[in-house]
Amino acid sequence: MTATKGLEGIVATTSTISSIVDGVLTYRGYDIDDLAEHASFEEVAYLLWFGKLPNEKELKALQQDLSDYAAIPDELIEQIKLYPKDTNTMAALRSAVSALALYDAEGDDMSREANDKKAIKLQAQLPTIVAAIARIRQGKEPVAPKAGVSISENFLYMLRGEDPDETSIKALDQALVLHADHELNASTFAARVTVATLSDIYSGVTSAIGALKGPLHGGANEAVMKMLNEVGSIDRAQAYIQEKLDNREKIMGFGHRVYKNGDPRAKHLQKMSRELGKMKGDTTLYDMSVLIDETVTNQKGLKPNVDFYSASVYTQLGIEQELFTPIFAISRVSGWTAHILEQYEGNRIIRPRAEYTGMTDQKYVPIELR
Ligand SMILES: CC(=O)SCCNC(=O)CCNC(=O)[C@H](O)C(C)(C)COP(=O)(O)OP(=O)(O)OC[C@H]1O[C@@H](n2cnc3c(N)ncnc32)[C@H](O)[C@@H]1OP(=O)(O)O
Ligand SMILES: O=C([O-])CC(=O)C(=O)O
Repeated sequence: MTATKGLEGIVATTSTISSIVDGVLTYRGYDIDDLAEHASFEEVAYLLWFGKLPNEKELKALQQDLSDYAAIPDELIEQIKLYPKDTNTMAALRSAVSALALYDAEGDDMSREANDKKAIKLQAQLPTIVAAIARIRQGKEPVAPKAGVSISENFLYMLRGEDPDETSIKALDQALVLHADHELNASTFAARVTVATLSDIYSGVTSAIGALKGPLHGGANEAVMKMLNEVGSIDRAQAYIQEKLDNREKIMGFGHRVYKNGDPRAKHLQKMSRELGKMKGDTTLYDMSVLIDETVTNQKGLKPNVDFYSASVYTQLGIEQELFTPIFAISRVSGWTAHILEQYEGNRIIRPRAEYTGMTDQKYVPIELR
């Protein structure tokens, strides 16, 4: 038995949800470029869960369900108020989603019908939780969700406490489409491993949030913003990157386990970042990002992944750095739950082997003789 570090290249399951073939990402057979251009996030979530794009009636019904389920229990809001104000927002989200299960009477109902409903509930409630965490951290009262608006609009409304502008809603919606699913990434794998024991959907999503938090995965978008702030000005960018590379440090937002010639999602976020900068009349953040991109590509041959340009997009939307990874979770919960439902359908416990490289032939020595 020989271990493959990081399970690189190991095919661990079959799936009909999303695929990456020759650098092309598809959700249920639809190219991400096509979806990013034309689909709303709600259409994409429906596609991931139910395997087809919704017709008008189906989309309306989903929007109604998402609206109906968006409020979170008062008890949960009271709990969030007790979290330390300076706690990591992903840690807060992980705790809150875990706690959410306590208030769902159908939490352990393993019927397909109940799990479909819980997938939609989780999708509806995550934005409300993230907005509540953000406002409570700022010493403000959470804003209740608004009925009859999209997830993007509702999230920005709950975050800001006022109606958002169309540009922000559209940009966020496209970002959510781009982040919705990604084959067997680490957090989705974590979700599938958890529910393959026939544990519940909340446990699966809680595991996934924990995995997404790390800077080698979803946490990279916050790390990118930290880097952009450290760089500070465009004239420092090249030297900053060079020093990091000389010290063999990783540049956040670059590289990918699967894409070796570039992440197809990055170009959409780059375009969005450029357009938002132009609209604001200040492209400093975008220009700095492009120079870093060119430097890393030239020096290391590494291309930006989905996390790189999303940092400047969210910042230009006025969103604080600590919310970047939670926003990733708001989108990815659609993919996580689709994978959880798929895992339940053809379940077998996921239990690989480890190649043992430790000591052998040890004999027990009584404690007084050690
Ligand atoms: C949504 C997402 O999860 S997208 C990924 C988000 N994560 C990041 O942006 C963090 C930075 N990137 C990385 O850490 C990695 O590229 C990962 C985690 C994405 C992929 O990891 P792996 O497939 O295991 O690649 P691995 O880390 O082995 O890299 C291969 C080589 O490229 C180098 N490398 C990879 N990424 C980077 C980077 N961002 N900066 C500098 N060097 C890098 C490694 O040091 C390694 O070099 P070596 O062979 O000389 O040791
Ligand atoms: O697939 C991966 O390893 C990471 C990634 O890009 C994602 O989850 O979107």
